[in-house]
Amino acid sequence: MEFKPLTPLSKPTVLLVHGDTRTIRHEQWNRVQQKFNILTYDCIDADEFCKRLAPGGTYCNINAIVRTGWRKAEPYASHFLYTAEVAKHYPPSLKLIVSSGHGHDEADMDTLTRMGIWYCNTPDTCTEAVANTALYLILSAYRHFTFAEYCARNDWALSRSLGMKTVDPLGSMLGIVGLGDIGTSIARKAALGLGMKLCYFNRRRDVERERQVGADISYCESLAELLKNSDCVVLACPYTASTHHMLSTKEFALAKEGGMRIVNIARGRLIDEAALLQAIKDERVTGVGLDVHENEPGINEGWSGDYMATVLPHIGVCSKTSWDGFEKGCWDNAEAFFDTGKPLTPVNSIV
Ligand SMILES: O=CC(=O)O
Repeated sequence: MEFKPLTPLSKPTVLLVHGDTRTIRHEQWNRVQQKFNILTYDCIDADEFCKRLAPGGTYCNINAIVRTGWRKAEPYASHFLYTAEVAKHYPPSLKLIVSSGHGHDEADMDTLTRMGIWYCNTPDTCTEAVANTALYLILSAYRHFTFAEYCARNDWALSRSLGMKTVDPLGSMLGIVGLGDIGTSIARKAALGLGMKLCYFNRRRDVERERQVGADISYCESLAELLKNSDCVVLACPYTASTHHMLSTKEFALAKEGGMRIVNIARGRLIDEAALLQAIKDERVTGVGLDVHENEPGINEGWSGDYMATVLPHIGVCSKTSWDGFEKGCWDNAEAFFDTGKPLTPVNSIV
C-alpha cells in the first residue's frame, strides 16, 4: 500500500515521555508542536498506563510514543512501557516507538514487530558520555580513587595504605567486550589517554571498527580468551537472554595471576554480582567500577561499605551532550516516519 503523508487536519498524536529535554532544541520543538498533537506522559505505574491506553482513555488514539528523556523511577516510571504484557493494551493506531539511548533490552522486540510497530533507539547519541564514564571507572579500578576520596573526607591517614595497592594502567591490557560505537570510543580513549594495550571480543571480528580505534587492537576468538589475556575487562555489549550473567564464577576463575579489574557501563544483569563479590574475596578481582547494577534502581548492599569499588547510579549517559542528541534523534525519527513512512534508526524492521 502506498504511504500517504498525513495532512495537517489529521495531525498524528504523539505521547511524549520524559520530555524534560524539550528546551534544548527550540527550533525543532516549535516545529514538532505544529506537526503533532503532543500528549505528556504522567503515569505512575503500568496499571494506570494500560487504563489510559484502553478505549475512552486519554492515550487511546496515540500514533507514536516518543521518549526523549532518560528513564526515571519517580514519579513517572517508564521501564514497563514496551513489555509484551503492556503491549497487549496498545491501541491499533500506535505505529511508532522512539526511545532515547542505546540499549533496548526493556522492549519486547518480537512482540512489537509482530504487532507492526517500529521501534527506534537513538544510536551514537550518548557515546561520548558513556565512554568518558568508562574511562573514569577504569582509572578508578586501578587507582582506587573512591577509597582515596573517602579518606580525604573521613580519615586522611588511612589513605597512606593505598600506595602499594594501586597501579597505573599504562601498558596493561584492556579487554573490551563489544566493539560497537561505545566500545570503540572507550578503546580509543584508553589507548590515547591511559596508554593501555587493547584486545576485544565480539560475535565476529570487525576490521572496520579496529581501524576506527586508531591503535593496535587484537581480536579474541572467545570471551574466555579475552578474560585470560586482560588486566581489566570492560563490558560494552548488549544485554540479551544469551548474555545474562556472562561474567560469573567460571569466568572470574580465568583471571590472570594477580587478578583482573571489572568495569561495566552496559547492563547490570551481564554480571552475576554475588559471584563478583566472591571473586573479590578470592582476590581474583582486584578493582571494580560499575555504572550499572543487577537490580536497578539501587546497588547490591555488598558495595555499601566497600570504598575500593567505584559504583555510580547508572549516570554514564547523563550529560547535556547526550540530552541534546536524544532530543534530536527522537524527533528526527518521528518527523521522518510521519513524513515518509520510514523512521531513520529502527532496531526492528516492519514490512
Ligand atoms: O544505558 C544507556 C543506554 O542504553 O543508552
